[in-house]
Amino acid sequence: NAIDQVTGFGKGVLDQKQMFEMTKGENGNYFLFDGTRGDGIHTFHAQHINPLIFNLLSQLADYTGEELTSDHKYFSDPAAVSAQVNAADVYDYYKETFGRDSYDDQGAKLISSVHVGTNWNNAAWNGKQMMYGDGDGETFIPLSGAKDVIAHELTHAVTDTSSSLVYQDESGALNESISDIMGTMVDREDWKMGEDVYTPGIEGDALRTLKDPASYTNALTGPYPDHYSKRYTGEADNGGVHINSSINNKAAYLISEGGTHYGVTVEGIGREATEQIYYHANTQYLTSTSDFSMMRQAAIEAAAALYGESSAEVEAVKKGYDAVGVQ
Ligand SMILES: O=C(O)[C@H](CCc1ccccc1)CC1(C(=O)N[C@@H](Cc2c[nH]c3ccccc23)C(=O)O)CCCC1
Ligand SMILES: [Zn+2]
Repeated sequence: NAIDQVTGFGKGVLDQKQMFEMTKGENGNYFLFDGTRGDGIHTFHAQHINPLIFNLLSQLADYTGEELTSDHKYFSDPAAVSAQVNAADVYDYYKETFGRDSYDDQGAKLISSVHVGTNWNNAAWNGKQMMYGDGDGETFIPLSGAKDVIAHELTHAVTDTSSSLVYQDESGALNESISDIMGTMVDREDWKMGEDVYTPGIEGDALRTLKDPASYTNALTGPYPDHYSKRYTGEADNGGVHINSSINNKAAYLISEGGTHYGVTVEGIGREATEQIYYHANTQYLTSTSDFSMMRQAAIEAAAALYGESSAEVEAVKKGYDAVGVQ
């Protein structure tokens, strides 16, 4: 309850000083439980259990890893501190920007488990909780250190409780893209995904970029596609969900920031209008089997409902999708 809530301290993955809400237990120990947001934000230690096993345990037995406690107000586990702080920040973003109370709009508890696997270079929302790897120190450092990664994962939970876009082919690429878009909206200073935890030895790179997707390459297609005609049509990666997401990512970037792409000029409407359009599209217009063309229509309808049929926002959406070849 409220009286147990105290302020905790610690350093995050990027060695920054952090303060956060936590709980003081009866026995005088402190826990990484924030009872001030929805039904709470709780971070656990996965004890390096293999990701697939951990995933199964989460599904079958609601396993969450071991309680992280400290006998004083300082927590010395950076991955856990970052998971707790970034989850609270993403909770606040959804509440303040869209009035949404946690991912289900019912205040669902946000559970994170850190130290999943051994040097695991990935993270995931497994339908029940967020799982974060520590990375191998070359490709990644602990992934909970990146606010855009937490926002990406939590947006999968928002999508699962709204449009439920099927995680395969075009609907899966939209599911992925909406997570990347919200990730770069929460981590507002750039249009890159994962830059804070990706390749600590290389400056300026990222896992993906929404601004110019084709400037990065991947194993399946070489340059990421920035036009519907360049989409990946193979079987890998659930039909290229982390690849073709770049087509919709580019559209969202153009809608927000403007620009000329393949000869089509878009007048940008800014991040505030763009995040509202995609949130409303995802929660009110998209369905589980929506494809790219239906994404265009949903964004137009969301923009019209929010800003008017003949608004600059509607015009930007039409031009943004024209620019990436989606009608
Ligand atoms: O949420 C997601 O879409 C990704 C979930 C990946 C996953 C799925 C199922 C079981 C385990 C893991 C995780 C992230 C992701 O985009 N992963 C990509 C890219 C990637 C990360 N680490 C990798 C290592 C190897 C290859 C690709 C990757 C992927 O898994 O494809 C999102 C933000 C950062 C990590
Ligand atoms: Zn994802």
